[in-house]
Formats: sequence, C-alpha cells, structure tokens
Amino acid sequence: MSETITGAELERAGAALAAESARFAGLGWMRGTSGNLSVALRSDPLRLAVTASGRDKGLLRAEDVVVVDADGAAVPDQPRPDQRPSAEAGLHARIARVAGAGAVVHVHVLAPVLAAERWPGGVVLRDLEMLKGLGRGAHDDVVTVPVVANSQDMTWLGDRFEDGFDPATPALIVARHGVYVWGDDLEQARHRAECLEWLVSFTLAANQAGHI
Ligand SMILES: CSCCC(=O)C(=O)COP(=O)(O)O
Ligand SMILES: [Zn+2]
Repeated sequence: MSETITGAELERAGAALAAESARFAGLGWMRGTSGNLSVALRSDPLRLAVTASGRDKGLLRAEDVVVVDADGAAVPDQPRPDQRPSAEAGLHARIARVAGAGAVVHVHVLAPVLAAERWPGGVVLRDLEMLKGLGRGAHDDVVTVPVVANSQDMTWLGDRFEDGFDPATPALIVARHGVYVWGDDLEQARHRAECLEWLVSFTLAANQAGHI
C-alpha cells in the first residue's frame, strides 16, 4: 500500500470515527468533549487517523480528523491544519505500536473508573460469559485489567501501559479518567468496550452486594 494517505482515504476513516463517536456519545460514554478514537492507516511507518481535540464527539464530521505518527504527533500537510490531534494521541499511538491494534477507543465510562478506585492494582474479572467478548474463556481465564494512574504526560502513561501489557487483555483503565480498549478494527474495539463495561459493572455491583 502506498505511503501517501489520500484525501478520500482520510475522509473514509474520519467518517468511521465520527460514526463510532456518535454511538459512544449516545451511550453517555463521551460526555462534554471527553473521549477520543483512532484507527490505523499505515503500519510502517505507523500512521493513525485520530479524532480532533476538544470537539463534542457526538457531533463530529468526517473532516474532524488528524493524521498522527508513531509518537502521536500530527504529520505535515494535513487537509485541516487548524485542527489539533487528540491530547491523548500519544497513548493511542503507543497502544497501536505495542499491541498491534488496528483501532483504539478511549471513553469516559464510569464503571471502570469506579472499579479502579476499589482495585487500584488491577480489576479482576472471572467466571463470566461476557469474557468471551474480550477473546477470553468464560470459565478458564482470570482476566486482570491493568490500572494506571492518570497523567497529562502521554510518554509516562505509555510507559506504564507497556509495564503492565498483556497481549491477551485488550484494555487499560486510567484511574480517575477513563478506559482504553483496542481491537483489529473499530467494530471489534467497540464490541470489546461494550463487553468490558458490562463485565466491570457486574463485578463492582456483585462486590458491593457481598457476592464476590
Ligand atoms: C473533558 S475531557 C478532558 C480531556 C480528555 O480526557 C479527553 O478524553 C478528550 O480529549 P481530546 O483532546 O481528545 O478532546
Ligand atoms: Zn480522556
């Protein structure tokens, strides 16, 4: 595939990011201007299409997208040079690089952030059918979703992500902030995010009720 990213290709990626963002916003997982999404356009050198910073993610248009490099920095000659990439593009790029993800979604959904308060060393999920939605066994796997402290420094956050990275667990909770979930493409990343939210909500509620 050519190294050059065409305008049409970027518009397609932007339209897909806008559609997914609207869907997450409809779930209440991108309140205010929170959350950001990315999709890989090239692997070598890495290029991601990432949502523009500071926008209402429920109202994105196909052009509200920025191409970033392996460090999450905007590459030259953007169609919309007035737009900044997501402030968290650096972590998207690190996840894409380390996990080989084709798409990364970051949402400010409550349950994982609450769970990180309860279990700051990692949120353990076990014996639940929905684990299959993360590509894991329903009964045989004990899945620990890593928790890292929040930071505005994406390099530091990326280092903490790499420290706890398990290729079999496609999610990372950032305490007092939100969750990152990834997959081969946007649809898989969304399915995983939805399953993770269910799993964590169940685990928190069951723990509060004294069942686990
Ligand atoms: C009120 S949201 C604060 C920033 C944030 O955490 C986020 O997810 C959105 O940042 P972006 O730069 O992608 O708009
Ligand atoms: Zn965020």
